[in-house]
Amino acid sequence: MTAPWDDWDHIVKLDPDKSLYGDETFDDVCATGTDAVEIGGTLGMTEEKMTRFVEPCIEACADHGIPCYIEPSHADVVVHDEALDGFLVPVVLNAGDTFWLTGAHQHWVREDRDIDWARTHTEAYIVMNPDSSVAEYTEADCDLDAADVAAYAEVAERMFGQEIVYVEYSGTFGDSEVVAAASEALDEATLFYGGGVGDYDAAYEMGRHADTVVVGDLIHDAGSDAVRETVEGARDGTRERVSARASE
Ligand SMILES: CC(C)=CCC/C(C)=C/CC/C(C)=C/CC/C(C)=C/COP(=O)(O)OP(=O)(O)O
Ligand SMILES: O=P(O)(O)OC[C@@H](O)CO
Ligand SMILES: [Mg+2]
Repeated sequence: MTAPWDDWDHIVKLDPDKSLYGDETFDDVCATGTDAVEIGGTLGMTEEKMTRFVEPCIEACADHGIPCYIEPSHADVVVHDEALDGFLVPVVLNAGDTFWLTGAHQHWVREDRDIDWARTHTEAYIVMNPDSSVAEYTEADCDLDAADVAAYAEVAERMFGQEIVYVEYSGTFGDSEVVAAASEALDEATLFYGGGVGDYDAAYEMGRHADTVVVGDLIHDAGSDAVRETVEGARDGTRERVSARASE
């Protein structure tokens, strides 16, 4: 079966609690060559801020022929817009507070009668940076080594049928051995990596292990020229990974 993210090497994650860089536009964001845009963050998320980003972003994504997804941090920021490609809803496997594993989801499904399941997918997060907002918010246990992370990845795929596993180092560049271990543990699921990717080399390094490299802060802090380099890095890393596998 094919999934929309099968061919994504790179995602830009836009945080509606932040501004775009300088006088850049959503069109500039899409013109980086990224494969998809996700809109989400942990702190300061409101329906109003989400809507303010979603509408122009959908338009720019459509102009560039790339998909636009909301990644909600809670039920209130699920903005229903027919023109969205859908929702990538996190479940945090190593959350200390199980509300972020199933509780928030149960609450959402009970309250929201407009959920379009055909456009709603989950991402099985493994949160690794203890200093990130998401780690604090979910009380994540980040004291995990490569084998621990690989086991979580396998649980996600084999026991919970997750199609996306997300190794999340939000705000800091992660350990590529951990990402490699997660990759080796997966058979079918797509591996997302995110955190601290700031240049070509960082994107290349993680693109050699993860299927998809997610770049967040850089688009807000350094802008689209810097992000364009990470698109190149992720693409070249993917190429290297695919050719290494083919010669195994
Ligand atoms: C049930 C619904 C609709 C939602 C719940 C979804 C869950 C489990 C959310 C908890 C994890 C979370 C907050 C995910 C949001 C995406 C994410 C990890 C963004 C990264 O945020 P940070 O970079 O840590 O935060 P800031 O950029 O705000 O500092
Ligand atoms: O903001 P950065 O550190 O690039 O992380 C990207 C993404 O994984 C955050 O959810
Ligand atoms: Mg962030």
